[in-house]
Amino acid sequence: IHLNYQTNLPQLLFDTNPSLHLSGPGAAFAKIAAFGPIPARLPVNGFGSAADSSSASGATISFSNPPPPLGSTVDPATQTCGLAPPFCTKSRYRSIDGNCNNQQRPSWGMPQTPYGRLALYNYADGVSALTKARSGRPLPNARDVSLTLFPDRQLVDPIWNLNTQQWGQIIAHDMSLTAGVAQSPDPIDHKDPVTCCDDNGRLTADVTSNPVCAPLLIPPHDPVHAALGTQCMNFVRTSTTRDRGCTAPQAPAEPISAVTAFMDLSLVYGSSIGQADPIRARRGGRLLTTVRNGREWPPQEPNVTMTCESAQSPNEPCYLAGDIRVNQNPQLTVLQVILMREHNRIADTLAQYNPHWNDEIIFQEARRIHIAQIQHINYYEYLPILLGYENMVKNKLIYPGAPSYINDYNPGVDPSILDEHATAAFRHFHTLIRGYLKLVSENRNLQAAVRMSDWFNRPLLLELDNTFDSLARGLTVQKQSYSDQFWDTEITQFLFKRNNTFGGDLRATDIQRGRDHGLGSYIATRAACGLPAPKSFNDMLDFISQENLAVLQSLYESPDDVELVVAGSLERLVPGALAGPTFLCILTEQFYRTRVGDRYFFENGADPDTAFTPSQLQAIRKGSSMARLLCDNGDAIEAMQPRAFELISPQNKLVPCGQLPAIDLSLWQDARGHF
Ligand code: HEM
Ligand SMILES: [Ca+2]
Repeated sequence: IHLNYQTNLPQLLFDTNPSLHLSGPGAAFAKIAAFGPIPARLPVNGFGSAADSSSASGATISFSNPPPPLGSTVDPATQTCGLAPPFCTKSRYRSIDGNCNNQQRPSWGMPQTPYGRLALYNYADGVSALTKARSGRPLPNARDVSLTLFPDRQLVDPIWNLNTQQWGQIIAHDMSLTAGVAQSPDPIDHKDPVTCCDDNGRLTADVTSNPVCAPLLIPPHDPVHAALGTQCMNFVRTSTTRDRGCTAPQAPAEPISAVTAFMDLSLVYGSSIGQADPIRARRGGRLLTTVRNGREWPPQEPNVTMTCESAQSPNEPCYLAGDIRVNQNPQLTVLQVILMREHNRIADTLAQYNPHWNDEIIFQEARRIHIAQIQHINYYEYLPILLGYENMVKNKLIYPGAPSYINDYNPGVDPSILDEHATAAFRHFHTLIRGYLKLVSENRNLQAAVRMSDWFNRPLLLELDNTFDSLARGLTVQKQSYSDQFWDTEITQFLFKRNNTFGGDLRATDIQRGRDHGLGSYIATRAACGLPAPKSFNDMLDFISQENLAVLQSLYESPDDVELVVAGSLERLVPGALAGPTFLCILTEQFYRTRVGDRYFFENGADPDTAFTPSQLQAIRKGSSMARLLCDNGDAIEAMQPRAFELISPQNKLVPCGQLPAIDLSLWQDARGHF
């Protein structure tokens, strides 16, 4: 498959707008800026060691973010804030919880550690209270901001299909999860469910007594909720280092993420041994499955009432996987099932080639290959759509055409997920969501469409008739929504509505989450990115339209109060990317860190014990694609377009699955001799 993004994305980020150079005073970007003028491609011989490859491009790797001192409280029993093992042993395989990926900083990237930060904390009291306006008055009502600035207009993307949207959620779930927050319909992460606002939209006693409550209040003119008498929508604050007793009294609370930060398919394998164990088959290196109608499905979640809306029958499927959000919406679940099946497909093939391998070796080798494939798809096929191909090349996020290893692992780079990324920039892609999901036949005819809000947390849909394949094909045929300020009402009026007429508002939740985490303001974040920092509302016209600016000005007292989550989503897109300059800066920084901060990144060949052989690496690059993944793991998908994030077109025609390049797993035959 030749992935030629230049055809689709003709404009080059840094060529078209020099003012977007990530070279300002923002310390966070010193290391990217330090690379100076960047050639479109690295010299092909330059991939020896980290030092070699940087000198080959005339760059110096600078450790602009020196590691903070170790010493956060570590409590294995209660999982506080940074559960680092006392020492690291050498392992060919990633640990399940990411410990010792960084051998000097063993807890980096682990679950239950804080999000990273670009800009300073912006809590109202400097320590933990939700952000307020500079004046001390409240910020505009989050639901009101959602209603005013993010209405529903069905503008669709001319190139990218719904799979692009949906795969984004897979990546999001691999990277972060707000700790201690219920993921619907009931609190999962908490032993005691916290309900700040009940099912009928009434404030509960917890609101005043429980400090984790910060419910969204319904404004009086709310077009749907005012008439219904709804007072609120539930919102529970994210657990922080302060809640868990690992922050000095005057230090700001750091919100915690509950999954591994690494791009390591933690959503498939779990982020802890406790999550990983129950989903392993302990046979043939496989993940546990349940067979129904001759197909393999994930095992049943033991705690159905906490996880699914199986109101109709307790026997309804409710899946258990590496991530608690697996059942959230049908298309997410389709991709989770595809990924589970892909592991077993690799495991079964490896077992055939290597009858002498035991369960553990097959499992770990299959996991390792699977993660490599997904990293390849994410960096070379998927992320260029969002971040822009040239932008990625220039900032050394990808090395197209590299003949062999790319040894850019940098132990000084913290792989934690930036809060600006998880809570603002990557959530912007909620804008890509379509409220109705198409079911499509093998000859690509529309069979039916379902409303997303009828199927939140009810994976039963996948197992009805041949819906699984129809949903998967729908992903590749339906257009995704355009990356703009228009949000589908299925997620702004009907989120997790259950048996009610209306439900929650994801946009309002995103805005409130930004305040909960004390995110730096829009202006502060632009400054941290090295972008020009507006001094007035009018200065924001460089990235935001006059029309939107007028609304911002009517909502916020001062330009300094304007929020990152809100204004970032209003910026004009950078040509060739699906985000504006500020979010693009954050996304680029994050995916750079996710790459060079991962010792096990699939292209790293510095350590022969953990590296793929050059021919294996080549096989991964050649044979891993979204199209293959769908072909190999659907129930009976026979044909797919080669570029499966792109709509079918004369340049991207359906082809029989057998014509798509596949990974040659025979290269792993007897490979144990090399371990
Ligand atoms: C398909 C339907 C989707 C639904 C129903 C959905 C729903 C949600 C919900 C309920 C949250 C937690 C909100 C909170 O309490 O703060 C969330 C968080 C998030 N979502 Fe989505 N989402 C969807 C798709 C996506 C997509 C397509 C992306 C990105 C491409 C994405 C990225 C994120 C991120 C980064 C977070 C924060 C993760 C964390 O750190 O906890 N989501 N989403
Ligand atoms: Ca992960």
